Amino acid sequence: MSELGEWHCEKRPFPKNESFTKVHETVSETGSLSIIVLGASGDLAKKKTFPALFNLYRQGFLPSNEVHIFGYARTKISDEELRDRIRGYLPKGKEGTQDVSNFLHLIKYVSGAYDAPEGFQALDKAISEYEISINSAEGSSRRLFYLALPPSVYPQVCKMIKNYSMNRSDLVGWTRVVVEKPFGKDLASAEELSSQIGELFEEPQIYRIDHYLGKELVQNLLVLRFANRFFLPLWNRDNVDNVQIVFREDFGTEGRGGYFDQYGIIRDIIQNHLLQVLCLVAMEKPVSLTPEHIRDEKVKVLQSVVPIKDEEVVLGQYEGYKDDPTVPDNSNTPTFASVILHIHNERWEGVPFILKAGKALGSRKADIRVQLKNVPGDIFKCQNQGRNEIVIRLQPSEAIYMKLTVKQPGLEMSTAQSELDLSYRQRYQGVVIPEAYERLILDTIKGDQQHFVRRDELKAAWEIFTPLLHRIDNGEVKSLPYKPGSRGPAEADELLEKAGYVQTHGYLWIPPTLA
Ligand SMILES: NC(=O)C1=CN([C@@H]2O[C@H](COP(=O)(O)OP(=O)(O)OC[C@H]3O[C@@H](n4cnc5c(N)ncnc54)[C@H](OP(=O)(O)O)[C@@H]3O)[C@@H](O)[C@H]2O)C=CC1
Ligand SMILES: O=C1O[C@H](COP(=O)(O)O)[C@@H](O)[C@H](O)[C@H]1O
Repeated sequence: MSELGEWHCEKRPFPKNESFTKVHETVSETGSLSIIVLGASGDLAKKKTFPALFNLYRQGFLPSNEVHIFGYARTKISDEELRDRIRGYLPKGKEGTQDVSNFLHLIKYVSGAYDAPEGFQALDKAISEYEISINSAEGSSRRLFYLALPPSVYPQVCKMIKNYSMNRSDLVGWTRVVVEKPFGKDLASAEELSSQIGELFEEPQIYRIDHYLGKELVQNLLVLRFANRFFLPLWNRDNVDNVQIVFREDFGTEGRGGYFDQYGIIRDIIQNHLLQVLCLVAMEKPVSLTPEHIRDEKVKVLQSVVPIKDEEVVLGQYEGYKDDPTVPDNSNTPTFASVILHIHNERWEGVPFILKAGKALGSRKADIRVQLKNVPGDIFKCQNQGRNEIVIRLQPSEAIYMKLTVKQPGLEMSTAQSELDLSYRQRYQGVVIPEAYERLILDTIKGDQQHFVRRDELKAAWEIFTPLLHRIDNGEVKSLPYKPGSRGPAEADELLEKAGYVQTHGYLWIPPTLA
């Protein structure tokens, strides 16, 4: 403590487990690497894909003597115009703007339709010219196609890639295809899409991205659960009363109303991002850390989820959502949903998993809250103050904290709610947490599918939500209105209480700030 009585946090070294790192490092490949962003004119490309590529470039993962980036879309623009669209979204570092312009010069743009052989032949020609220019040996090229496109065009685009633009040789190099969510609208459409793409590419070539799997604290879940003795005996129905996985955004659909109204919050967030998090929270320990062993366990959890009951669902739509001219006046599309899932297995029978997501709410955050049961034989009479909780704050202010009861410091023997707090900003000062897309694109280049969704996993995820989604689409389950900036419909809090969640009144976790 300083003389002023304030705490100072020393920067500490972080010893790493090198053997773990080595297991996961794939053999580094050389030769030309072409990254092709299809839908380069779009929102995702400029806000996420290109900035993620830029961050990888800046850290030396995309050396300019090996990597070239191609944008492809229908919009007729020049290389320079595409670069101008992207420029403003690239984070500026200490190095100034030089690395931004160096990066932008790696990007070339090809315009063409998504079903036009000529367009994909022109793309192939541009890629080949670059490959030849760096003397890449015949067939040693690596081609990564990132589909930043509406899923409706995936089949035709994959066909074009397969016929006209993929790496010709299977001997050296590869072709990989990254596809974005939402992958389908329900079980039948997702399966159809999977079959169409599956006829063109092998499963190891298909990377179904779910960017929540690239978030730091989501990636920490397996380590937290399976590398710590603390949690092993607690993580089950004997100790856990309920689990909440919550996503909140403090803004509405903002310019994406047309897309959003076709999908709704369950397809946009819950069926993919939150369900993936649930898998990692609930799965059994995998045999090893290989992608297939991990994904096998995730599939088992999904297959153990029992059908959703309408009385365990609350839907909401924020007031003003339908003011967007691209949203129909009679839309029932939920912008908020709270859904209780039950997992029928030995570990989780009877423990509700409450998945909640909403747009235009009072705050932006995502967390996992594991609430434990009451302490038996409460000699301190402190039960009403609150229950123990393990909270994993995914964003913002990444943290893991354990809410617990302590003696209130002082002369009296009274109890209070407090926390054991691992706040990343404080503990890992100076450490930059990578963006999810950055990490996942790097995984794709390395050929590591651990953090991508396998076909059977996707199928099992759609099986859970399809019946409910069809009832919503048919207007059988209605969305309740809620005020923008609120917590969502009051009925969602009532559902939470019915599920057994006990709120700790008067307790608020405040992320620590640095002096
Ligand atoms: N935006 C985001 O924050 C996120 C998006 N995603 C997913 O990423 C993908 C791309 O999203 P986003 O960039 O927002 O989408 P956009 O609506 O911006 O579309 C991307 C590009 O695709 C082309 N395009 C748009 N509509 C059509 C159409 N009907 N038929 C053919 N081409 C079309 C346009 O390019 P052009 O006309 O020049 O060919 C457009 O620039 C989607 O699957 C989305 O769900 C996932 C997570 C977050
Ligand atoms: O996939 C999507 O995610 C974003 C939220 O991502 P985050 O990393 O900022 O939490 C959401 O806004 C969008 O609707 C959805 O399609």
